[in-house]
Amino acid sequence: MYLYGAGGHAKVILEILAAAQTPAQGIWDEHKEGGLLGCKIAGKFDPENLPHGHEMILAIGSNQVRKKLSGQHAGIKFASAIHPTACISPTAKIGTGTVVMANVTVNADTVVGEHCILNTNCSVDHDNQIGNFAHISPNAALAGNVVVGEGTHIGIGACVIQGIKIGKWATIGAGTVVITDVPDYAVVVGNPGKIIKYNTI
Ligand SMILES: CC(=O)SCCNC(=O)CCNC(=O)[C@H](O)C(C)(C)COP(=O)(O)OP(=O)(O)OC[C@H]1O[C@@H](n2cnc3c(N)ncnc32)[C@H](O)[C@@H]1OP(=O)(O)O
Repeated sequence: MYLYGAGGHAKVILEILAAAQTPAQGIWDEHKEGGLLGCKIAGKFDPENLPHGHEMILAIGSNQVRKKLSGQHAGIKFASAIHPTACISPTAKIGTGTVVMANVTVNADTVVGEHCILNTNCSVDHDNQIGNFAHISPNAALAGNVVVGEGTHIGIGACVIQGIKIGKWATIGAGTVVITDVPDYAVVVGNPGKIIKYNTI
């Protein structure tokens, strides 16, 4: 297993892989050198240099950058990383490239897309649909039947009541309480959550 990106997010993924007994063999990052938590940084990524049969995780916190890189490297075999303390329903589906951190809960019939981040201790309840490249931050809680669109960031400690639909590339601020649907690109903060602006991506 190899990682793309050697920042703080990569450190957490390295420790997930170690805890899951599948330690990473290397990290690609053209902006860094040396090592990260004892794992060698191998410079700029070149698909030719990824050893045959090995998988990679995009260890980058930006939802937009993960989307761009996954498109640029569509031929690469991507993998997921799931911390052994995560509690994932046997009827839930976790997409390729998604990382699930310590103490996350994912309940029945939830579908999580590709290259998502389910960050530490977040709770994603039953029948949720989480779009590709979304990030559910630490301690965020999604009730049942919530829909989160592609690339949307749910901020740390936010909560979303049941049945809410949040559009694509939206941002839900830290600690926000979402009680009404959120359109694409909206930035929502507060309790109750209100739109303060729209993302331009
Ligand atoms: C392991 C990890 O690190 S995972 C990463 C976890 N990180 C997060 O969850 C970060 C979430 N980000 C936020 O909450 C940010 O504050 C954002 C994205 C909502 C807004 O950031 P910015 O676009 O920079 O907006 P800015 O800071 O200028 O704030 C705009 C206004 O909204 C208010 N505001 C911003 N965030 C919040 C919030 N979470 N709750 C309530 N009000 C807020 C500000 O006070 C400001 O109000 P004012 O205009 O009356 O002064």
